[in-house]
Amino acid sequence: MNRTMAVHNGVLALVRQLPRIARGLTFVLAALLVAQAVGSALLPLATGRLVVALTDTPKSMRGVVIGLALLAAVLLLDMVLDPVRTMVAARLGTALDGAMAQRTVEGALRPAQIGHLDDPDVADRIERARAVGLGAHPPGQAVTALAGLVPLRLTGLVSAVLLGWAGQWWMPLVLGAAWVVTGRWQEKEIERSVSAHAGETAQLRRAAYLRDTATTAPAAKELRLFGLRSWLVERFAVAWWDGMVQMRRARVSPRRHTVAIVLLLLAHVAVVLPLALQAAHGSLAVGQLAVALQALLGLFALGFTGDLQWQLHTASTAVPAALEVGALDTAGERGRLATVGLPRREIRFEKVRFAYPGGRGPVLDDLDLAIPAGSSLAVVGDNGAGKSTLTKLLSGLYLPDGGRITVDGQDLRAYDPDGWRRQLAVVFQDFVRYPFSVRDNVGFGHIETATTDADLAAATRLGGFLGVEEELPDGWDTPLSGAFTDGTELSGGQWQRLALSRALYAVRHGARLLVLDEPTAHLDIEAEHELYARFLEITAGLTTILVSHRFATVRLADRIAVVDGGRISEFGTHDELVASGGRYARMFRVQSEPFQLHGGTRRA
Ligand SMILES: Nc1ncnc2c1ncn2[C@@H]1O[C@H](COP(=O)(O)OP(=O)(O)OP(=O)(O)O)[C@@H](O)[C@H]1O
Repeated sequence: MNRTMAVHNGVLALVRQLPRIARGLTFVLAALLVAQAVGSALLPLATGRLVVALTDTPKSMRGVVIGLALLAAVLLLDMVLDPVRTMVAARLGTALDGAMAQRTVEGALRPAQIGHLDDPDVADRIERARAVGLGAHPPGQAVTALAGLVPLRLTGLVSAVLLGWAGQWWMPLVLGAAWVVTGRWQEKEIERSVSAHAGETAQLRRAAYLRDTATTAPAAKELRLFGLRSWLVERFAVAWWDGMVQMRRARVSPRRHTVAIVLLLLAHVAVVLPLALQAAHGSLAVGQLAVALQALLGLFALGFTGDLQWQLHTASTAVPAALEVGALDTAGERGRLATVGLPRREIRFEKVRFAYPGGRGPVLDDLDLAIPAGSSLAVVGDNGAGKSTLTKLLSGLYLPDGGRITVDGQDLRAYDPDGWRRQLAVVFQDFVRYPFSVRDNVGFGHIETATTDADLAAATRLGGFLGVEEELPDGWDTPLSGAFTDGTELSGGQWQRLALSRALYAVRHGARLLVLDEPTAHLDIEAEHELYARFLEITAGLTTILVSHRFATVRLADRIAVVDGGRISEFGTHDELVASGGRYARMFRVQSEPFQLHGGTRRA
């Protein structure tokens, strides 16, 4: 799609969306715009009428009064309509902002998988649709600009007609053409600039990321401790200016500006001179001259209308982007089979192959693995071996590129993904710390059920969080973020217990497959020990997959799988794997060795 089309698509998409989003308001706005155009048509006529009345001999008082009354009425109409139009446009703009934001959120969340979020094209579109970052032009601004532009353009058209009527028929053609041509040149500049802006989203995204890193809490500690402040400010400035330079390059050359001014000047001379001559010779009445001169001023509105045009084109680019994001994956991979009670027999990975979109080759390659329902499996392996990837595939967040995952003999793709996720209770390695209440943080495990304190207590007891809420200012309802009044921050270990409680809350409400990715990474020795003690209680009746580097945790599982080279290289119980003397046995030995003191010194 070429640049002009892309920019105009934004405006067209905007105009099409408005009646769909708020039919009544759009109608009111359109009516106001027409009323203002009528007002602008009447203004030169009223002026002409007044001038005629004033210059008539003998002077007609009645004519003067009518002319003045007409003029006052037109000006009053404009004074009343203008703020109303601004208010209606702002309301409509807010409605559009809300609708586009909702489309974006729905679209980004709709795909059953998450691979689209790794796609730079989609990321760019989402960024444009969000209309945040450093450009900050929400689509609502385009409505305000449109509401300012339409009356101007209509005024220009009406003025052209009036000039033809009061002066000569060819006059509006000459002046109109000059304004339209020079306005078009300016518009092209805007289009180039807007498209440079859109093309720069990667650069601006980087600048926005750097700004957010500097101004939000998560990185605040490291930025100071590592002395990264100047580095960050410098990087931000570079990214920001790189983006801006691209946009400035899009500006039209000064030569073209000069040509435009000369062209306009010539056109005005070509029109004003004959008007002046006609008036001097008496072939143009003074009233007509007044109308013609005012119409001449009104014709300016056909040309470049500055900020309004810029704002319209810039802000409207978010609309098609939001619609595209909103339409993501409507026909995506969604099975229909029911999932209640799964897995009953077995989960199986059959020759599963998977590479991340844009990643460097396969992470899993012909991986085979069988997990009997009701058993626990620990997955171990080096950093980056693919353990978390395995859990993401099992959760259906990515689909295998080759092979398949089956649940009770059926391909996972055949099951309803939302239903399958209700069977899952997962604690990811990078679990989310929701800045909401404790109640919400646990209740998100099964959002469909209203939380009761007893239910929360049962899940948090198993998760090791129960008791922490008693110390919080508002108990279960305390917001977990220092950024809120009466909010508080938890420690890393407390957050991990809360994440585990969330998963166990899901289990209380029917989840049958528990996936724990490094569930003890943040826990103190005692908390970890308590978790081991509860492991059987926690996993009773469930199929459990446990990813961990901690062998004290790993050995609690019924079976252990070692991931290496994209496959399962060893499989068995802890005792079997230690006895086989393979990779697992070596890893286990390395982890236990530092603690085996010999003669008061550690073994090398
Ligand atoms: N979203 C992603 N896009 C591209 N590559 C990814 C993505 N997530 C992970 N990877 C890559 O996939 C490989 C496996 O990652 P994975 O997180 O599954 O490893 P892991 O075994 O869980 O590691 P660790 O023990 O460090 O947690 C790594 O090389 C990683 O760089």
